[in-house]
Formats: sequence, C-alpha cells, structure tokens
Amino acid sequence: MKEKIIAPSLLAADFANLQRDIETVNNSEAQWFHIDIMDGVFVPNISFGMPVLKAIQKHAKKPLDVHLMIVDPDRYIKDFAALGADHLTVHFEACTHLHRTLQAIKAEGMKAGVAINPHTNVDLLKDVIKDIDIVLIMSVNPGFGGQSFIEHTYNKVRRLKEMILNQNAETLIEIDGGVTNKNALELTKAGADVLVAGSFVFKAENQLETIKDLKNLANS
Ligand SMILES: O=C(CO)[C@H](O)[C@H](O)COP(=O)(O)O
Repeated sequence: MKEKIIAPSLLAADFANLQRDIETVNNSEAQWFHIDIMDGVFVPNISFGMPVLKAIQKHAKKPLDVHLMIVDPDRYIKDFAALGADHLTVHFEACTHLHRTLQAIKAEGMKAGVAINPHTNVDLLKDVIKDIDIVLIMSVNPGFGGQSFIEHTYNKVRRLKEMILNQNAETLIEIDGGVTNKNALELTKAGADVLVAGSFVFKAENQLETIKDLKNLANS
C-alpha cells in the first residue's frame, strides 16, 4: 500500500510565528505543506498572497501544495511556479476551460490539482481524470479553517476512487476540511491518499505528536 500523506494547512498556523510553525512541519513526519490562497471573491475570506508564499518557500523543506481559492486562476499560474509551488490546485468551479488550465500548470513543471466544493459531483471529472494529478475534495465549504467535516464526503471519496481505478489513472485523492483523528482512518479506507489538517494540528498542544498519530492512523 502507498504511504498516506499528511499535509498540515498553514492557514491554521500562528502568522506571528510563521517561521516557528514552518519548522515544526519541517521537523515532523508530515510530507507536504498545504497552503491556502484566498481572494475574497471566490470565497468570502482573504488569506495571504505572493509575498507570504515567498517567505514560506524560503524556510519550507517539503513540497508546497498550493490550493487556489481564487477566480481566474490562469492569470497566476506562472507566478506560482516562479514562487516554488510544487502542486497547484485550482477549483473546478472557477475554471471555464479546465483542461487548458491543467495543461498550463503542467507546462510550468507543477503537479496539477482540481478542487471540488461540497456541492460538486465527482462525476463531472470523468472526462479529465487522467489529466489530473490530484483531486482535492473539500469536506467543508471553502474559506475558513476550523469547520465541521461534512459526512457525505466518504461517498464522494468512494465514487472518485472507483472512477480512478476504472480508468487506470494515477490521480491522488486529497481531503481538505475538518480532518481529525475521528475521520482519518475512514477516509483513507474509502480511498483518500492525502489528508490536509489545519486546526487539528496547529491548535494541538503537541503538534509533532499529533501529526505522527494522524499519520499512523491514516496508514493503519
Ligand atoms: O481549505 C481550507 C479552508 O478553505 C483549509 O485548508 C481547511 O479548512 C483546513 O482547515 P481545518 O483543518 O482547520 O478544517
């Protein structure tokens, strides 16, 4: 079995101590950094943009998994590549020409991801699944950390996994929102490969142990 990936979301980090929290992830058993970019238009919140990503990139020693919650993401593909993003995930709901967007991301040397909101049916990805490196299933409505996990997500994971296997694709399934030790195992059993965890990691007293336990659970 492929090792399951834990990606702590820096959205829940202490921004006044961002370098400290980045070092925590560097020293942990997590494999990726998850970075949420929000524009206040696609989602009702603004997180941070290019200058902060540049600062993160200087210290982060693991792949940067960048999740764009923005309208018109095509405008910024080259900028995110230049800033060191390893994976660039755009929202299905924000792309008119999704296939073209995926090609543009790959042309810049990044892995191409597609995020879907809780209301978006996974079947809509059927014709492009082989072009997608990562499908990010939002298990909360995007825009804010600390929300409760939407239980319907398990069904979406199972259906998506079936589609991936049927088409012999190598797409990874990533889950983002409300991930904790209460749902990690059921998610990976359903077919999830990557778990994003923000509040559960950064609000914990012992963050290194929390990441380690979550990873063990996901892989059990
Ligand atoms: O994309 C996001 C919000 O739109 C966050 O990555 C996600 O919500 C993770 O935070 P938490 O684990 O606290 O739910």
